[in-house]
Amino acid sequence: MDIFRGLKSFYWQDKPFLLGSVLGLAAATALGLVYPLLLRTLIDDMILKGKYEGVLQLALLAVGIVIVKAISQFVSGFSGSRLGNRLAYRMRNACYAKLQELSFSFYDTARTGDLMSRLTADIEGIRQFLGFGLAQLLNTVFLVLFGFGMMFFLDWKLTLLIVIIIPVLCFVAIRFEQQIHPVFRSIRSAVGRLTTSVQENVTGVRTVKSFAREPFEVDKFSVNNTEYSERNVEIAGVWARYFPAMEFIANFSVVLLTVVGGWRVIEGQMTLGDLVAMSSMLGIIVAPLWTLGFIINNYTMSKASGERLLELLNQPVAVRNEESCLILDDEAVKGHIRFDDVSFRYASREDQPSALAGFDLDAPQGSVIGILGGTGSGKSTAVGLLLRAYDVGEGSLTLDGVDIRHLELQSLRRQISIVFQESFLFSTTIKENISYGVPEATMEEIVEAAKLAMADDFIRELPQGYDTIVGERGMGLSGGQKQRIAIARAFLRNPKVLILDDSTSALDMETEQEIQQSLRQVMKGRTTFIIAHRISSLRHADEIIVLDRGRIAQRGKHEKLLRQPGLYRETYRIQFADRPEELDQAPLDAAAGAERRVTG
Ligand SMILES: Nc1ncnc2c1ncn2[C@@H]1O[C@H](COP(=O)(O)OP(=O)(O)OP(=O)(O)O)[C@@H](O)[C@H]1O
Repeated sequence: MDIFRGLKSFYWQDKPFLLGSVLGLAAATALGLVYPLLLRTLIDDMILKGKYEGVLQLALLAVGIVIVKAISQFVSGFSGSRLGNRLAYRMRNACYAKLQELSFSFYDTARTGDLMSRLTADIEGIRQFLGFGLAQLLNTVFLVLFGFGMMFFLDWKLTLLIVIIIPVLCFVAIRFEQQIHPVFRSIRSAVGRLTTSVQENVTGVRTVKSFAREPFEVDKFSVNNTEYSERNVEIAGVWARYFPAMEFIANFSVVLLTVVGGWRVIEGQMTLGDLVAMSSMLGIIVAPLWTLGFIINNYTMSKASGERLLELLNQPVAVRNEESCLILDDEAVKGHIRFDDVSFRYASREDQPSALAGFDLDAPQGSVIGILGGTGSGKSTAVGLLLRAYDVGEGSLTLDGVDIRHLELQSLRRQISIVFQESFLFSTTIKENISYGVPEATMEEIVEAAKLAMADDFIRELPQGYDTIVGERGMGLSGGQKQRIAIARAFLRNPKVLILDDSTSALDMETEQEIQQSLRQVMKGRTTFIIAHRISSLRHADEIIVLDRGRIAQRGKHEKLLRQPGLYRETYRIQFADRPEELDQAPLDAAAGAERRVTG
């Protein structure tokens, strides 16, 4: 029940519906139990005595009961479905909001398919139980209490004999629950894995096909599918044992009633009407007892679902706002960034060397910082820290002199636009993709941003121009076209700090140079970080940082770095093999060379 206590905030505010669903069903059940009493009156007081004048009133009473019972059932059904839908609506919103709140570190290990199944199948499980199953469960309890209470009133000795089956039935049902619960948990996880493999396969379909790995993917899916199917067979086995056991015990009580009751009628210890009434009551009680398994099944499933939902909802958020965080005034922000002896290690790589160590950088307002380095040298990590994708491990990172951990996350991220290595596009129009960060932007502003990102020409050539809907993640566009749309999206935001994380890699040199020109125009007085593998992308930077395995190996302007032996000069030599003149004009700075040794 802890699980349902944990989920209380989602359904407790709908107490009236919860009550309506439970009490409506209880009223309908109680009214159902009146029939056997009417039958008893009909037999004992009318038929056996030959007095038929009250039959009409009895029939009218029965009709009245039918009507009230129908109304009670309607109230129960209506309230149950309202409760279920409202609570599922709230849970979906809460889970989605939680997914927005969770930090980058959560997504480093999260599996999309698993999250999808939590937001769909698991919420559905809870909706089914709290909307319908709970009322059914309580109804069964009421039925047993009221029903046996009435039977007790008719013939307490016979009732005591029959009531013995209840603990036996409960024992079987509880055993069933214990067996079925772990299987249900594994079924839910198997569904998550199945969804994940479908989702990954669709996302990576190009890789799969180009490597001709379809058979491998089919096998991989089969393994998950087999597991899912085996778990279902396991469940079917539990069911198959449960039903006959329940049926045997329940029918045994009917046999007992018929034999002992019949004997008591013959002996004159009870009337025929009492026996008929008790027999029909037992039928009413036993019917839902058979379905106790379904109800428990429903309960168990929703308990497993509830556990998975609570696990998501209670996920700790790694990066969050401090209690008294500072909300930035957008107009007043200058964009002066400082890294002071910053070190950082990913939580999932505790045993590995730091991704960034002793990183110092002063980027005054309006400066352009270039970051160069081999793959995995920590470039994206450095700018990720600036976004507070992760909090720095040691040292500090400030914006306009304030440690970014003291700033409200939203207002910090509002000042920064980043174009990631992989340009993600939403499956909507190009126009909406560009204006994602500024939904209120006018068409003129959108076109202006696209022009600056050298995207306007190709967009106009598309059949629907800016209204062209791009496929999922930008399918249907070339890598360079996607990058230009992502750059336009960042430009439109007019940020105080712009980060281009290797985001011009798919562009030809000429287009890149044109975008660099736009950059100078857009980012006048604003701070820009350019991460690139190409020297041509960052040669005009005010300071270039050369990273090597998380540490700063070299720093300075292009001309200075060219004169130093090291990674930068080496990279230049490889990239401009056809233009060695500049290297010749930049003789080695012997002192600097002696000071700095680049390791790789
Ligand atoms: N989310 C993550 N979780 C764990 N380790 C990570 C994560 N992201 C990066 N790393 C590791 O941190 C180190 C630095 O990675 P980073 O992405 O900053 O390199 P990079 O210089 O941007 O590389 P590239 O040029 O290939 O993009 C690498 O060893 C990488 O494997």
